[in-house]
Amino acid sequence: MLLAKTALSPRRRRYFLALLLTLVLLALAHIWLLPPITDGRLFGTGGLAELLVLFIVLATLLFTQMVTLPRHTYLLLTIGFSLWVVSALIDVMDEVRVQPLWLSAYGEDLLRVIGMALAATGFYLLLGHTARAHGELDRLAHFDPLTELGNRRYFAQMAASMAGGLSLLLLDLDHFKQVNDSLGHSVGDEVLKAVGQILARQCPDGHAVRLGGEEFAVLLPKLDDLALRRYADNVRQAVAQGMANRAALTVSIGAGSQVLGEDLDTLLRRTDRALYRAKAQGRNRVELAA
Ligand SMILES: Nc1nc2c(ncn2[C@@H]2O[C@H](COP(=O)(O)OP(=O)(O)OP(=O)(O)O)[C@@H](O)[C@H]2O)c(=O)[nH]1
Repeated sequence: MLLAKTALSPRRRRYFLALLLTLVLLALAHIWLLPPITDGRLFGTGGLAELLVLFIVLATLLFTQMVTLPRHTYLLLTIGFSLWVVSALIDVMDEVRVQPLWLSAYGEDLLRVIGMALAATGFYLLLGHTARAHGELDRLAHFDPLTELGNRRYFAQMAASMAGGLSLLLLDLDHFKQVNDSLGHSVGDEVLKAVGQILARQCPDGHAVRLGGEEFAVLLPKLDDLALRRYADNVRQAVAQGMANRAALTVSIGAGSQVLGEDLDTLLRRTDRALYRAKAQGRNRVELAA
């Protein structure tokens, strides 16, 4: 996971300052040890472009120090940009001092090529981490971690994407509080997971989601009342049979189909009233939305 940090850690600050000191010493060594170029070109177009490259690479290195990255990515980027920044400084000094050929022609190029290759590899790894972090955030935003079914947001997205009308089952486990109270919360969690698996298995043609707590829903392509009642009753029986040996749990279901021009909220309200009737009339039953 990538995390933005607000400040440099002391260790990274020390590293960055040490690098700056190295750059200053390198520049001073040029000034002390090497003869000047009589027609210095530092402030020509080429020299200014090289100065700009130096500052851009230095700034990129600084930004790299300000975020939390996986260790290998951090090391590749830091070493890569550090070599690159040293080569950029040598390139700048080349405009004002006569450098030996091994430095101006070979040393500088070698440092830059190795630095760029390491930084590019680090950047490639960074793209992979970012894509994975994005996928993980997307999963957390749309799926319930306990049952691994979709959540409310996923439910709304799926409903919006289903053209041609839809049918809806709203399911609420019966007396689930007693499961928690008598067998414990962790058994309650296992029961919710098991119900999630039954729904996913039982409704391959629909989208089963956990709306929250012990409430589930299934979105289906639109069915007529007879088919919808049969479908919902099969789901109810599958839960009752699947849970017969575990907490003897049953489920009450409200089922409804969109009428022409009806929005999702209205269908939800109608179906929720049907679920309420199923509860009021004794639970472990299906009621169709009026
Ligand atoms: N184990 C577990 N329990 C949960 C979770 N979310 C909600 N609950 C429990 O679900 C129970 C819901 O209880 P109620 O709303 O009274 O419903 P009920 O006991 O199923 O009764 P009826 O719906 O009237 O049949 C509460 O005890 C909540 O603590 C969860 O993620 N895990």
